[in-house]
Amino acid sequence: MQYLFDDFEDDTHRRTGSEALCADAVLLRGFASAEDKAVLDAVKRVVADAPFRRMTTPGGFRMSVAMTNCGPLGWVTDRRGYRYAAVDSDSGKPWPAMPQVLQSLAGRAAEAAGFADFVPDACLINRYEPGARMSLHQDKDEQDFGQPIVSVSLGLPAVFLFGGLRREDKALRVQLLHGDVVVWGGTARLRYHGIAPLKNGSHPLTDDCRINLTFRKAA
Ligand SMILES: O=C(O)CCC(=O)C(=O)O
Ligand SMILES: [Fe+2]
Repeated sequence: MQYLFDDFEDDTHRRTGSEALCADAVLLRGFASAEDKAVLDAVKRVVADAPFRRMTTPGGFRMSVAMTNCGPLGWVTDRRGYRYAAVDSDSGKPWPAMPQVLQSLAGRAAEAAGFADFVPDACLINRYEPGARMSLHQDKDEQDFGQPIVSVSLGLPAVFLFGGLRREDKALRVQLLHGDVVVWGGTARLRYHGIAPLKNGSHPLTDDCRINLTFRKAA
């Protein structure tokens, strides 16, 4: 894996370039910046058909992150467990199709990170308001761990926790900014990760929230 610190002189200049977080995990700084408005417009269209909702964990807790999905499969959680479903139980309809601009962004990011031919069938859209968080977890509801995860950050910054293969492994804390994309696969595919509680703020394109798109090949 290459280390390309193009504009990575200090914290205020890290707009582009890529950083290896560990073997098989790459942070692509600003990879989605040039298409941010098109991506957020696509998210708006999805949300018009499948509004954000706060789901319940199998243990009965309401998640602080509001979620929706697009693509053939959507990640869901309720008292019955975590799983992928083709139908949005709120509407009784299939999830909205994955907009081409999203599918294309995910494929190009995966390629840039060294994972060729990534064709996601699920895009989970997470909306974090200040205080919302996602505790350390593994993405393991997919059938083939040979396929990477592509995670796009838009709007307010967040601290990404990137741990090891065991929950107790120490986690890196990485600041994710608008336009950043993280890709992990291969030997990193089952690393624990999460998001620290979002800080207050305001962003010109997303107001007071952070939008994350997590692309996966689920089936
Ligand atoms: O919001 C993020 O950056 C991470 C989201 C995530 O890990 C997930 O949805 O499984
Ligand atoms: Fe995750």
